[in-house]
Amino acid sequence: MMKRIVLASNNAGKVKEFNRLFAALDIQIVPQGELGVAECEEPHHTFIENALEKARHASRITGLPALADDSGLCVHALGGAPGVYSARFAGEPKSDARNNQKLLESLAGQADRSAYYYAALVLVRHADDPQPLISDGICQGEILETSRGEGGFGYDPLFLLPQFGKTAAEISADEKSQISHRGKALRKLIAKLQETGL
Ligand SMILES: O=c1nc[nH]c2c1ncn2[C@H]1C[C@H](O)[C@@H](COP(=O)(O)OP(=O)(O)OP(=O)(O)O)O1
Ligand SMILES: [Mg+2]
Repeated sequence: MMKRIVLASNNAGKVKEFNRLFAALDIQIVPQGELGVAECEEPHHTFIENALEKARHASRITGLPALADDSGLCVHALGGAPGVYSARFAGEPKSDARNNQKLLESLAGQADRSAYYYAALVLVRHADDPQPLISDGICQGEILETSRGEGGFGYDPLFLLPQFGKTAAEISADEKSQISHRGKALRKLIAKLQETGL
């Protein structure tokens, strides 16, 4: 029987990307929402701690191995902000539109628009797993002054990928998987998983 992992995320954009990344593997990923798991607190100041928190929470409730992604946008001119607070940059309730607006306002008149996406992934085999599998990835880009494209999610319409001359919302889902912080992190995690087993 195919192994199941709960994906400890309520973000539909992430769920789509993970489905694509896992398509070739012998593992079925089930979004936590389908198993009745609600969002948990993300109280920490580091991505890795929040990812561990989310993974343990989903695994504790479902009894399944759990994979979590804690990610964000780090802007050099903003001292690395919004960083771990990217989802809540413009306050609660979370809104990509208001976050993007706030990002543009924060960078008004700013010449240095360099930024990167960061993703921390944590996989626990059970809620008290003493050896969580951990990996991360980075994707470099620049923040535009106006949105472009309909794909992706979050900050993608403002995130220019210099190597494509397109935003992360303008490239295809396959292209994004190949170069994204999430894609890079997941490929590293899968290599570790193949060493240790699930
Ligand atoms: O590829 C990406 N393309 C665009 N934006 C992205 C990306 N990756 C992370 N981001 C942004 C979205 C959100 O503002 C924050 C993640 O926050 P983060 O708490 O990890 O996710 P979330 O609250 O949306 O879902 P959940 O915690 O249920 O997985 O960084
Ligand atoms: Mg979150």
